[in-house]
Amino acid sequence: MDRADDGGPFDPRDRPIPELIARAEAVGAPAEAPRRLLSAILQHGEHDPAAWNRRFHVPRRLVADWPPLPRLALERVETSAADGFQKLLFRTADAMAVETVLIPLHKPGAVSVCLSSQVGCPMACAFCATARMESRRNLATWEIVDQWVQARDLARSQGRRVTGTVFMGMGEPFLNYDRVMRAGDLLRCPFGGALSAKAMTVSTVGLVPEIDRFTRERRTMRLSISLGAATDEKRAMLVPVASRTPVAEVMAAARRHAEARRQRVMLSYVCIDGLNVGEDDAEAIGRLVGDTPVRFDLIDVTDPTGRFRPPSAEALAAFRDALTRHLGQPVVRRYSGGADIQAACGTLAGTG
Ligand SMILES: C[S@@+](CC[C@H](N)C(=O)[O-])C[C@H]1O[C@@H](n2cnc3c(N)ncnc32)[C@H](O)[C@@H]1O
Ligand code: SF4
Repeated sequence: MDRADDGGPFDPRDRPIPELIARAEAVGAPAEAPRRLLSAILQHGEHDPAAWNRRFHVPRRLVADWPPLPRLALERVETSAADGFQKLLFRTADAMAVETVLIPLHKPGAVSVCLSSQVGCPMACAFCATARMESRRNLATWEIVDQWVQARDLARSQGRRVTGTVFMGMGEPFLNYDRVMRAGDLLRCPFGGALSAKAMTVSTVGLVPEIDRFTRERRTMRLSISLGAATDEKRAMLVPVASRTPVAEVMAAARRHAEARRQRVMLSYVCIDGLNVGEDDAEAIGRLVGDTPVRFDLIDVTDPTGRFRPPSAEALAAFRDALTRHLGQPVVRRYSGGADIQAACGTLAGTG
């Protein structure tokens, strides 16, 4: 699965920021050199070392002999006629498809970038098209960061501004933990993506050791845990690999996170007609969550194969009503757009 970090030339988008600083110190470059370099790459989209000295005064002795940084090849941009969501299809050097989505936000001109962390996904969730991709591997940090830079440049060319980023595209971010966190650090860095940590969310299907690691490391990105269902029986059917860990253990890790952060943990729940939106499901959710402070996000399933259908408006209203009684905590409907161009949650598969 894993072919990132393959020991090629030094790439500042691929290494922890302290490594770049140490490199600058080792060649006697001034303290601001790493900042200038990150700003040239991430803020100005300049990937050619020849221009770093000329345009951004990065000392030659820091970047001498570096080859131009590799980029993902942008093959296609599609725009949803329904809601303006945009999907970018990239091709990696080893011919893998990677998709990224630009999500229009309520604030005029503001967009969020939905990033992929893997090609394909081994978690095999029944309702997710990414799980059915044949090719699979972790993305390198630079491949994650370059999705962001290219999506940001597209948004800029349209007069829009990236104000948020979610790791909710292809793949399970916590199976590629180190690289996703490194990318998050670069996107948060004031000389890099300059995003606020509160405007970044990482979504996981519920890998307990990594949730605990994320909590222990006091990561400042927001965390969203995708439940699938509230009982082990239903999770075995819908999120089979994740269900190897009992849902009570996932919830216990969510509680530890909420307590350490002193804030609600986000739980997301894909709503599927006839499968997980009954009164009994709401009751199971209430029992599972108890008094752990959560925000419960409901997402309509999108399934171009037609196997899974979203609940009707009435069924969803009844489920929300049941959640009010059994859970009694904030319930939010998360809009998953771009269905007409296969840009909706769980439909990214490099094929649309
Ligand atoms: C594609 S996943 C990627 C992040 C991570 N692997 C996870 O599962 O949380 C992002 C979100 O999409 C949801 N999702 C997956 N397939 C979906 C589908 N067919 N319809 C609606 N949401 C879906 C997941 O439950 C998750 O909340
Ligand atoms: S929903 Fe998330 S964890 Fe499940 S297969 Fe899709 S990307 Fe992987």
